[in-house]
Amino acid sequence: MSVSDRTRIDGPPGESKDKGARPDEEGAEAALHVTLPYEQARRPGDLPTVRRFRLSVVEGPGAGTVWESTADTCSVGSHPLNDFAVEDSTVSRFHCEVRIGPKGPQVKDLDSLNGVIVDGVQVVEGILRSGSLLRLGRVVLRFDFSAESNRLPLSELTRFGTLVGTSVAMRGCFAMMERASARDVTVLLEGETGTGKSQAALAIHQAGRRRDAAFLVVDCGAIPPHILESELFGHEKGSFTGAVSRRAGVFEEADGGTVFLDEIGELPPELQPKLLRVLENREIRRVGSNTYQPVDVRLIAATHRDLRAEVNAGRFRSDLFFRLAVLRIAMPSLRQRPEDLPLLVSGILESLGADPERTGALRTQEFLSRLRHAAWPGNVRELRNHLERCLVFEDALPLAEEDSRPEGSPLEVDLSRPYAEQRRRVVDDFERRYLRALLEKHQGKVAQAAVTAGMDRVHFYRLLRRHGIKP
Ligand SMILES: Nc1ncnc2c1ncn2[C@@H]1O[C@H](COP(=O)(O)OP(=O)(O)OP(=O)(O)O)[C@@H](O)[C@H]1O
Repeated sequence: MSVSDRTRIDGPPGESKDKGARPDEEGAEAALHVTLPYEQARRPGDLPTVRRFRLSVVEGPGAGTVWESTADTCSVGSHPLNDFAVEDSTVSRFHCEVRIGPKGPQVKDLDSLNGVIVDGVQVVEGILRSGSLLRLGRVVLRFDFSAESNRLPLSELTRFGTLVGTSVAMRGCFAMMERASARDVTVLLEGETGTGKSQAALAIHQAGRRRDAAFLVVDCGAIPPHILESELFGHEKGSFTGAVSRRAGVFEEADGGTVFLDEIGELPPELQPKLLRVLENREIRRVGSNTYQPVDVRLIAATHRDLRAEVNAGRFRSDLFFRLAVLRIAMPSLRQRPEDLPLLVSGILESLGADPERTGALRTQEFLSRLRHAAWPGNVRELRNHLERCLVFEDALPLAEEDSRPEGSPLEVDLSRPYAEQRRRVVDDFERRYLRALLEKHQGKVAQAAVTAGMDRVHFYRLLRRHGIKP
């Protein structure tokens, strides 16, 4: 186990330290009218509101029940943890989510068994209008806007730990992170790769009462299952081949502090009840021991998956999800907050020690505008990697530069550039192409791809992250 998979960070905090159904323009416009576009809600003093909406059961069990929104989203399903719990066996535990976004009201199927049918059309993601009918199994819901609006809870902050952002999406997260820091609750951070989940976890720890104790990280996706149990809970001497001495797990080691479980969606089924026990009883049992011992830790978990869909598919225990999701924070993708780009770019350039005099090309409106229109599947990490490459060449490199060279074409040798720079560029280019092709071959299955590459999974994951590639 290498140090970076189990990172100890002690001490006080540093300061800076859609496949759509029928789109309905009237409905979308009406929602947007009161949902301040992100651009206009930049200033910390702004209080954006979002149009309130109602979901009424018009057919099936519970007909006549009406639910009214208090925020901009509503999850619907048969599990009590949903905003709107609809008890029926044909409704999945977490069936769908209705959200008022910048494009108006939308519904997203959470990989439910019976799907979501909007006005007669099955959708994965679909736009709604006032009066839309949503069929979830036997139950039919009607979506309607109310006359009133809900105020979105936004933080006054535009920075939390190392994370920055002035967008509504990011300040909404900061508001949740402030709440998470003020109390000792378990937090579930959700979001695509590179959206700042790890940094958010650290910032929550550093802003809370446990800040002077340890912050330990375990990446559940990068550690083989048989080692993971001992990593989390420790083991007794002789409990398995190779257990030459007694060892404490992270829950013991982080006593008084925080354990951050990254990629919790990869936690093997056999370990899920053991983690549940930690959350319910605050006690652990070392591998090979017969006795439980109490632990005093705060748990923060993160995942790039939608755990609700994992629960629906039976891969993740619903009771564990219930315990983990006491406070859920959805970290927005870069695509959802392009207005944060200038701030992110200047912050990243500064953190990389860029000399403003030699990096004028990376601060022009034209360059920023190109970045705003890029897809950024690897989010801020990918942005950072790109800026790092631009810094090496002191130039605003084209975005898909690494993909523009046709496969098999001869490598360009530029004798005006230093050897180390060019070598790195070629190696980076090779690594990205190799990883993408290998993942495609294995349909995104990291474990299989790592075997083919002859690499251990931890190293493979690290490479993927370095290049901002999502499995
Ligand atoms: N809002 C933000 N402001 C500044 N930097 C950010 C922000 N979001 C992410 N970053 C930077 O992007 C990089 C990736 O962040 P982080 O590792 O926290 O992402 P992640 O969501 O945990 O990714 P993964 O799921 O792949 O582990 C880090 O360098 C981090 O500092």
